[in-house]
Amino acid sequence: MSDPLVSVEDLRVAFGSLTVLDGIDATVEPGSFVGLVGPNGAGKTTLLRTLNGTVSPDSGTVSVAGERIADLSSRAASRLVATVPQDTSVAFEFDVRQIVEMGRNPHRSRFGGWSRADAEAVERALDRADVREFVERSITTLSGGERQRVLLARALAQETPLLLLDEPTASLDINHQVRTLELLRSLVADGKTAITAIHDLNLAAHYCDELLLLSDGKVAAQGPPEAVLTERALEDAFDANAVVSRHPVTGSVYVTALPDGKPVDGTDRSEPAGGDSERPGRVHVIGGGGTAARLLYVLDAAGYEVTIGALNEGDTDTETARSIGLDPVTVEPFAGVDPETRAAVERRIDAADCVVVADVEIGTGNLPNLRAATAADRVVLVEDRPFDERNYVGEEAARVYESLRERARTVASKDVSTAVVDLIDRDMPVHSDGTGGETAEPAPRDRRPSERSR
Ligand SMILES: Nc1ncnc2c1ncn2[C@@H]1O[C@H](COP(=O)(O)OP(=O)(O)OP(=O)(O)O)[C@@H](O)[C@H]1O
Repeated sequence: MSDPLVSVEDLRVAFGSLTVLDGIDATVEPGSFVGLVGPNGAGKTTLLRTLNGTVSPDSGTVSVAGERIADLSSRAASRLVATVPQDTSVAFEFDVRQIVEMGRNPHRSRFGGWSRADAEAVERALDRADVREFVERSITTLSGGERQRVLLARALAQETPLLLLDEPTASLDINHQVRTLELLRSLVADGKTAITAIHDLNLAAHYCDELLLLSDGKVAAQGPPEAVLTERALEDAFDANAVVSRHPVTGSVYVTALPDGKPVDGTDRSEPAGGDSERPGRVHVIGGGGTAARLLYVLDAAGYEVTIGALNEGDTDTETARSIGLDPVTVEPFAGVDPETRAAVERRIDAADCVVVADVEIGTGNLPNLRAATAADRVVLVEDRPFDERNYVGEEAARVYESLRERARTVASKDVSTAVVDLIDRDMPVHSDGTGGETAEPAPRDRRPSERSR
């Protein structure tokens, strides 16, 4: 392994009687992207400011590229470390090009002129940070997010091995958040090392190689996102009741903070039967082909005990279910549902407080699942596509689905958790007239899909 680019040993920083960093030990490898996470006041900004030399340690050492930062002049430190601060307010009327050119100051001799390398570094930085369109404007006329990108360009022009960023996405819109983090990733791929304080744990988990969790001035954990962002660590550091799962689309670790009162109890969620009285209920999901991914995630995050199946082995929903710790009932692809599997599905449906049918293809593959669902008292059908555009494959499946539809609640996927809460809380089956309002009577059998209002 190469020598670490950053090495922090037994670092202690206090402001008067307030000890802000207390015995920090950490190393950062060259070419890595590290997210500094932790609650407000944990000491993230202070650690960044110690790394760039603007705050002096009370004890301990901070080295970058083998040099003790405290021993370097500020020009020498600025050739190693560039910083994008959290506060982007600039007091003077500089134009954007002048600000970015300031990034070259540590490289220019006091009496030397402007070299070709300086000019090229500025041009590259303007392009990479995507600020060329503002180049003639005064920094004071830019929005907070635009100013942040200009200060990133200044830091890039500085051409340092280490880049520090303090909440670089805080005032950016969603598009520029992603673009900034993608840019940082590409800089890291080119060999730069970046450390960023960041509050958005999900962006941090997705983009950073490693996270360093600070809590009460100490390192609570450092390592890959999945090792650092555990429910227990989030509870200890943030006092947050959070659920950690995998994002169904990106596969990254995904944190959902829950309101107080929902259990985060670490119980095994794979077992469909048996007591877990603290969970709000059991939900069985019928899906396939990725139609259930979001449902699984939402229902699991809401605390339900979720079962799913039968699904094909290798189906995206099978993968998603496993990634969040569920144990789907599965069959080999094209093997069909054998009696044993059917019985397993029926047991889960029997044990469920509610069955949710995702916006699935209505065909022979799902027929045994749909049939089993007809035994349930409370059924929610997810219909995001217009009913008459559904892909029916096989008369029998269509007939079973129609009969389910006559007694189920039909909702768009974004309304599923509300519907499930409603059904379970009401503790009675609810009939739908297909318009979202409930009726006591089943809808007439003879209405065609195209005639149903949605
Ligand atoms: N110059 C200073 N003088 C006195 N106290 C300070 C100073 N700078 C920071 N602090 C205190 O040190 C603690 C840590 O602050 P710091 O800004 O490092 O936290 P942070 O983790 O970056 O917080 P946030 O997430 O809110 O930005 C806070 O209690 C803060 O009030």
